[in-house]
Amino acid sequence: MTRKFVVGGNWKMNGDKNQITEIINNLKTGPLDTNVEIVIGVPAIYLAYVKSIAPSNIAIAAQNCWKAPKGAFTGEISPAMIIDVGCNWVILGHSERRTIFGEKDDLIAEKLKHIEFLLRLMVTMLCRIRHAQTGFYASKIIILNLRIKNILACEKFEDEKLEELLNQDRCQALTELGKTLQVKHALESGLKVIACIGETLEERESGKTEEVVFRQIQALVPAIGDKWNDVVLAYEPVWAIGTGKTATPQQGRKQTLHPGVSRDNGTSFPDIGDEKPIVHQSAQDVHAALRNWISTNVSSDVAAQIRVQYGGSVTAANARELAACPDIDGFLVGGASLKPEFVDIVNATK
Ligand SMILES: O=C[C@H](O)COP(=O)(O)O
Repeated sequence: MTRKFVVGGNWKMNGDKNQITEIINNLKTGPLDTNVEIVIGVPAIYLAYVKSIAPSNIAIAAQNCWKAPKGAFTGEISPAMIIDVGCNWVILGHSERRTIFGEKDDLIAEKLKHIEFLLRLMVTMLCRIRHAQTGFYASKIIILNLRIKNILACEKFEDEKLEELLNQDRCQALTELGKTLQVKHALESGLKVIACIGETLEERESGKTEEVVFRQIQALVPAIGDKWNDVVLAYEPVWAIGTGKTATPQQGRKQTLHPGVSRDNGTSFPDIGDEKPIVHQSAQDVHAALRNWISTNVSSDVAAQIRVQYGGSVTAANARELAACPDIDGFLVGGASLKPEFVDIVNATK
């Protein structure tokens, strides 16, 4: 199956009207490969302005949105508002939303205080039911379940999720749940979503890249439902964002790191004794692994059609080599999307 190459520019919190006009004029001059889909992620305050001056072959994305259509959520924007100003994409789950601002984690942490207590109570009751089989405890559990749904402000909170929360690290599970609810609501509202996933440096160095990205995508599966056509995945290793370091593009070129081997910054990897050496996967390897996971856990059709972008220090200098990898279907570009070289990145498959 041919997947249309899709290049996203994420301006993050950059630009003013003058700079934005200059960027758009540069894109208008192009020339841009007409076989490539282009989406630019714009600060919320400029969405309407960019929509009014951008050519029709460039789609506009918000960089985040809330998981409800309206209400008392000061400072937030909803999918309905994004659509109302003529834009039809949103970037969700970007690592900067969580790692720099801790926005979602704060929210989750606040909810967690209440939920931890309720979950503990629920576990105690479940244990007692196992021993006593009483209807009294069963009805209390239903009430607790409703209370947790209420705290999460989600009517559609599925009972299986509770099981998951009981079995997993709860903070992690709730953080993933927050992201899931955003994706679900955005898709239900009619937006297309660039859903970001990716491991931190610490996770990569402990050989956990696949474990982390599989967990992140697993959390998104129920939220996406049958709307895979409206989703683009962006694999963005956190350590590669804005650092000038990209994952090695080439297929099969895994980098095996043994104790004592120096990192690029001159420090050494820890002595891991008899443990297996850490294998650093290339961007292509991770993209292929994601596609394989989707084939096994969702369907082979979805795996064949889903577009997976690579993000993290993409520039005109490395875009061609990355674009040549069979499972890299586009880019999510930060810094370089503000520069004239973005045109060359869009044209990387030409
Ligand atoms: O959303 C884009 C990514 O965070 C990549 O940013 P970057 O190209 O500046 O590394």
